[in-house]
Amino acid sequence: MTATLEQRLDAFRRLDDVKMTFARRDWFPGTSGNLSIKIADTPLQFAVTASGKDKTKLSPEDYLIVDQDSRPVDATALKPSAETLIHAVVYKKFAQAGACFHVHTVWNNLISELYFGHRAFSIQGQELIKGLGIWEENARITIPIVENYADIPTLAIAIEKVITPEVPGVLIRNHGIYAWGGNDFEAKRHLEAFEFLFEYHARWLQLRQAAVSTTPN
Ligand SMILES: CSC[C@@H](O)[C@@H](O)C(=O)COP(=O)(O)O
Ligand SMILES: [Zn+2]
Repeated sequence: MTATLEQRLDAFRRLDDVKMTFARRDWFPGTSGNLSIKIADTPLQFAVTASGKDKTKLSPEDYLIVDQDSRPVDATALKPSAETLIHAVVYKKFAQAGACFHVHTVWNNLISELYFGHRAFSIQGQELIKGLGIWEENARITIPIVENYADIPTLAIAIEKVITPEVPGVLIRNHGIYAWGGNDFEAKRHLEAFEFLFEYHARWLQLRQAAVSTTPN
């Protein structure tokens, strides 16, 4: 069933909220980032940010609705995010995903480059892992890292191959993160948890190095 006007407007309002929250954190440098919220399952439809916009601003032309082929559902001059295919891959692979957010931050870029050799970043024993919905004692999570292919269909296929239902995110090397959840609240919580873990780990490496180099023999 296709989405009603009310469902579309609700998705746009929710995207406004998330966008402005992330914008206040400087999570959209240089027009980077894109956001989506699913509004219908069969056939798939989701609201997604328009391409190339300044995501720190609000305007009446910020979002559009696309179908399962990432094409606009309505006649519009707006272009969907250049990375809409990645959102579509997430929704198609995980029926329970209801929102998907992408940001470029210094911390996620650093971690993606530092651990690209392993094609994954793992971390264990951090309280914020619970923010990913993983509650087991001393849990260890592993987030995959893919090459930053310029060709978006190639990038989307690479992502489709490595994402798992256990860990709701994927890093793209020297580019950014995609994180998703059952709805916008959950996707935001997951993204915040990932960003905390990346920053913690990168800072911990720095501090440990500083401590080692200042320890007298
Ligand atoms: C301007 S750098 C970022 C883009 O290349 C892209 O990675 C991005 O995140 C935003 O693209 P967009 O088409 O606006 O959704
Ligand atoms: Zn991007």
